[in-house]
Amino acid sequence: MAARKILTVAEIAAADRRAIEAGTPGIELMERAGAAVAEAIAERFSQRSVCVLCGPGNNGGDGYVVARLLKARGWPVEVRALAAPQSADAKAAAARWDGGLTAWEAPLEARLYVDAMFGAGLARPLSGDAATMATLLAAHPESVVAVDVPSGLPGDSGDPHGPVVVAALTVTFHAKKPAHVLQPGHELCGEVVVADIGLAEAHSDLTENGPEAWLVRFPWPKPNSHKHARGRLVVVSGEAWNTGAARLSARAGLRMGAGLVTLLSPSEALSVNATHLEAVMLKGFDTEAELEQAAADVDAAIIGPAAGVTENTLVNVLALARTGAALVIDADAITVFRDDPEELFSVLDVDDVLTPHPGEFDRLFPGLLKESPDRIAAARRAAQQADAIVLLKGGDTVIAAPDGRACVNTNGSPWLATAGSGDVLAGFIGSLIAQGMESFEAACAAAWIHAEAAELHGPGLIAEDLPGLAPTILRRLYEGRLG
Ligand SMILES: NC(=O)C1=CN([C@@H]2O[C@H](COP(=O)(O)OP(=O)(O)OC[C@H]3O[C@@H](n4cnc5c(N)ncnc54)[C@H](O)[C@@H]3O)[C@@H](O)[C@H]2O)[C@H](O)CC1
Ligand SMILES: [K+]
Repeated sequence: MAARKILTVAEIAAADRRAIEAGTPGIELMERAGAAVAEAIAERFSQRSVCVLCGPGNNGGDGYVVARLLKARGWPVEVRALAAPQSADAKAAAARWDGGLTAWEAPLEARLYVDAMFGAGLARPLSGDAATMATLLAAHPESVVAVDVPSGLPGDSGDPHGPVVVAALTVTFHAKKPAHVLQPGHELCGEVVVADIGLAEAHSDLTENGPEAWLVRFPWPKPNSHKHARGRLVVVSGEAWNTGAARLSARAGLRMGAGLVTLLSPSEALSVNATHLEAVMLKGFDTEAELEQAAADVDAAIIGPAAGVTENTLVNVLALARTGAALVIDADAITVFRDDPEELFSVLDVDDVLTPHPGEFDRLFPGLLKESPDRIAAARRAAQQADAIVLLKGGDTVIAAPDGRACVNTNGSPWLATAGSGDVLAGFIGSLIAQGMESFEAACAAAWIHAEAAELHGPGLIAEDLPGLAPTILRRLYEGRLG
């Protein structure tokens, strides 16, 4: 299965134009789009009264097609026009609708509403009658189906700057747009169906996270694997009263399949760590030189979970960067570079991963999140600046690589909003990298598995549960790896 591409509004418009230039008339694309929406509705809802709300552009044009096709199936359909159709294709689609128009302001008495007011290319916030309608419909999202995007939602950012339709189902065409995967857009769309309308494949560096993107390269053990060949991972422990977070990472790393996981602990914290470890090994260090020595032959190293925002943490990151290990830099190991992010960036490589939440992101990349059009753009620029993989955490976690690849996680789980879940994520990432997975894909796979595990548990989840939930998700992936 191919990775699920996400196209920007400009990219989808270009794909549209290419199809038309190659000989498919625009009205034919509109017919296919409308047919896909009608089909998705008929698959999900029993026959009921429908009100189709048509805007003046091609989104409205799709709406006239939906109206005609549902009426042909015997559904009671009324159409309301926000304004007369403007484009040639929308005019043609409207001309094929023979059911007349209902006044825009008439009472809303239908059981299902098709929002075909505006598409993803919306240039300015909804106003006037469209805004009023969006507000009225927002009271009944369960009976709203959006064509392409809920009207009012800008396709590239997913961040409405005014009234917006809230839908139970959104049918979009050819590929998702950023608005379907970024919050709050993702939430406003309800279920998203991507309909094939016969456009040619378009290139995109942006994908929606899911096993299609990385499962074929997942590092399953081979029949002749032994623990030394299954990846060596180290995790740096915090000081004696701050050791749990690193142990969570280490346990997660072991669960995710690394053959050997060692906790590298300041000597004064050895005894507290020793009383809480079984399969995870333990080694002490007192100086940065000893840390460097301890990490000399490992594949991946994690530093940051409860490491402490101290000079020690800073020099420990620099020591690990002198080894050949790929680094996962999280939490305190990010914050400790807030006064001089360049000092960190200068030692990073493209196989290293930074895992900031928005606050930590802002410490390394001041202002970038605010001044970027969206989280994807921010993460991409950050990855280029740092010359490393950046995983920007959130309900819509974005993973970006310096070469421009970006991936948005859409299975995010609210149950992950609990202390220590990030430490587990770092452990999952480090483990997959240690097992030889390319760092960008390792971060994508880890983020997806992490969220699946959280959903599996649901209410009452604590971070300690997550490593133990991973095997169920891994088994599903393992059984699905061939098909
Ligand atoms: N391949 C595809 O994806 C296909 C998509 N189709 C549908 O076409 C629309 C996009 O159509 P477009 O005409 O470009 O945009 P809109 O319908 O959203 O309307 C644009 C129209 O409205 C004006 N406008 C924009 N914002 C506002 C506003 N806030 N207030 C008032 N007026 C506004 C703008 O100036 C234009 O005049 C896509 O979503 C699909 O549904 C094709 O039918 C098939 C192929
Ligand atoms: K719409």
